[in-house]
Formats: sequence, C-alpha cells, structure tokens
Amino acid sequence: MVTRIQVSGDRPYDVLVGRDLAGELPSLIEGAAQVAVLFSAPLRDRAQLVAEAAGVPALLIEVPDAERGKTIEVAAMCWDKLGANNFTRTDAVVGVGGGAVTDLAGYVAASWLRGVRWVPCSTSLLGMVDAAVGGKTGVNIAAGKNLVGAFHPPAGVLCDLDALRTLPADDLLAGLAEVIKCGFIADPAILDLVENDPAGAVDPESPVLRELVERAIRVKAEVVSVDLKESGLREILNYGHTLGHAIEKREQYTWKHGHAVAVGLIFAAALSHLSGRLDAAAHARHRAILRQVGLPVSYSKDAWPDLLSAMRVDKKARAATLRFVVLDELAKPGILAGPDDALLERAYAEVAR
Ligand SMILES: NC(=O)c1ccc[n+]([C@@H]2O[C@H](COP(=O)([O-])OP(=O)(O)OC[C@H]3O[C@@H](n4cnc5c(N)ncnc54)[C@H](O)[C@@H]3O)[C@@H](O)[C@H]2O)c1
Ligand SMILES: O=C(O)C(=O)C[C@@H](O)[C@H](O)[C@H](O)COP(=O)(O)O
Ligand SMILES: [Zn+2]
Repeated sequence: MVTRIQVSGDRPYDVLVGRDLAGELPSLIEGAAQVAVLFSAPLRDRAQLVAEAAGVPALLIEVPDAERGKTIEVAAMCWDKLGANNFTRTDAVVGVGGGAVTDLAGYVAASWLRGVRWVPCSTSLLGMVDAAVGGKTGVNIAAGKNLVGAFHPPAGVLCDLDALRTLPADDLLAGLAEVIKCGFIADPAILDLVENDPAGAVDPESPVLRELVERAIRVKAEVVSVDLKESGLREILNYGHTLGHAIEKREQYTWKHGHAVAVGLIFAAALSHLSGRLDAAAHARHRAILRQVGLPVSYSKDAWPDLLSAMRVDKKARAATLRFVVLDELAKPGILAGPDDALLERAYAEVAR
C-alpha cells in the first residue's frame, strides 16, 4: 500500500510512503535525458537500484557520508561532474540517503543552472519525516549549520520503508527525535503512540512506526504548504533546533542531528515553562518521553558560552535579538523573542551536567 501525502503551494508535489517505490521515479523525472544519483557508501546498492529504475542513463556520484558530505566543497565536486556530463535544465538530480545526502542533493539541484528538478529517495527515518519534505536544501559552513542553502521544492519524495531495515538503531532513534518534535508542536497523538509502544516506534516492521512516519510527514506537509520560505508558521518546525544546531556546531557535526535536537527540546521546554507559558506537566513530558526512548537529554555545563555565541547566528535571530520557538501548551507553539540572559541560563541549567 502506498500512501500519498500532498504538499501544496506554488510547486505542489506528493510524498509517497510505502515499500519498493523505485518504480515511481520515472514519472517524477519525465523528459530528463539523464539523472545524477548522489549517494554515500552505505547506500551504494540502493543507489544502484534507483539508478537502474530511472529509465534514463544515470551518473552515480558518491559523496562522503553523513555531515562530511554536506559541505560546499562536496557540492562543488558535484557541480564539476554535472558540467563534465553536460547536464541541462531538463535533467534531474536524485539523492539516495539520509538527510545529509538529500540536503546536499537538493542544494546541488537548486544551484545547478539556477535550479533543476530533484527527487529525494529518503532512506533514514529523519529524512522521511523531515529532511526530504519541504524544500529546505543546503550545506554547513564553519560559521554554522545549514547557513548556505536554498528553498527548492522537490518534484516528489520517495520514502521506501524497506530502507529502514538497514538503518543503524542509533539513526532510527535520531529520527524519532524529529517525530517527537512534531508531537509536541502539532500532533500530540504522536506522543501517545510513542509512550504506549516505544519498541514499536523504532521497529521498521511495526505499523506503529509507519503511522508515526505518516503523521509526522502530515505535520510537516501542512506547515510547508502554507509557508515554504519560513516567513512565519514554518518557524515552528525549528522547535528545539536553536540549541540543537549550536551543539552540532560545537561538536563539529560529529553528533547526530536528532540527538542534538533532543537536547534542544529539553532546553526549549524549559524556556517555555520558566517564561510562564507552558505548564509543569507538559514540560516534564519532554524529559520523560525522550528518556523513555533513550535519546540524550543533557550536555556539558561548560559549553554554555560557546552555545550562546553559536545561537546568535541562528536563522530565526533578528539583529541582536535571539528568538526561540516555545510552547504555550501541547500543539500550541509560539515565539519567545529576546529572553534575558538570566532566563536562558536557568533554562540551560536543566540541560547542563
Ligand atoms: N532539509 C530539512 O528540512 C532538514 C530537516 C531535518 C534534518 N535535516 C538535516 O538532515 C541531516 C540528518 O539526517 P539523518 O539523520 O538522516 O542523518 P544522515 O543523513 O547523516 O544519515 C545517518 C547515517 O545513516 C546512514 N543511512 C541512512 N540511511 C540508511 C539506510 N537505509 N541503511 C543504512 N544506513 C543508512 C547514512 O549513510 C549515515 O551514515 C542533518 O544534516 C540535518 O541538518 C534537514
Ligand atoms: O523544515 C524546517 O523548516 C525545519 O526547521 C525542520 C528542521 O527539523 C530541520 O533540521 C531544518 O533543516 C532546520 O533548518 P534551519 O533553517 O534551521 O537550518
Ligand atoms: Zn531538524
């Protein structure tokens, strides 16, 4: 069974969730004379299958794995290959992998000839529920996470649940952090599902995981359908990310994104509660659910000055004013602008170890 979740807007497309989906690719790249298939080593076999299913000649481009591939140097290597192979505006880029590869593939597509079609074939939980949906593409630079990129919606998104069978357990867990984020900002039924069956939530064969994937994609699809370029509503998807991205930068991108977001969720919940907006029970639920599934909930207490300075280049900041996504209640996100340093430090005390 294939589930189609529509993303609307100026450039509508579908997110397909199911099994054995490579056969859906040709219709998404119709008219292309060739495709470039970007992948990293762990996905070599799957990339080969996708390339064969494309129905047109495929240029396989291997990139470094995980965040090591999400750099401007790797993007430049890909541009050179597209140039050497005469890629034109009717050709297409396909990313086979987790969020790192699809963010890179999307950015290569967004920048090549000022924008060609692309299709993420998402292979990680995090990629399916988040990175592949919504058209945010980009790379990391020394100054911070995802600071260079473009909004460039894909032609369609393929989420083949079979891929999750080979995804390492820690990466499944990382994806669960974004699923749980969606539960807090928009769909609390997600929280109930995870709390009632934490094992099913990370079991690729379980209907619970499939339901979580579809629910989280629906949350994201609804948001990006009305606010592709993050001029307002889309900011809610950044819940937990202001501190999360700062941790990733401080760890030189060796921490998994989802793990950093989990710690960031604890911080965001603390800010929500300490600023008088979120009640104690909803605040406590963050730590309880993240601990229950085994995600990290703490970080070094000595890191605060580094984290504070990294947060100043967060995309939600406006001039010197830091802005955080917080919760007023479950599924009611809002913005906390310019909190004073004392409040930030009190919130960080809940994370510090
Ligand atoms: N564009 C967006 O809107 C958006 C949203 C959320 C996250 N992101 C980005 O996504 C990235 C994180 O994505 P991620 O968690 O998928 O990490 P990742 O892409 O680094 O993948 C994690 C690891 O799992 C491996 N892997 C992926 N699928 C596999 C499979 N099926 N079998 C075996 N191994 C597999 C990868 O090769 C990698 O080693 C971050 O860079 C984050 O910033 C982007
Ligand atoms: O899609 C969005 O918008 C998000 O904020 C989703 C996040 O989970 C994701 O990590 C995104 O890449 C963060 O984007 P950034 O603009 O804060 O770099
Ligand atoms: Zn994220």
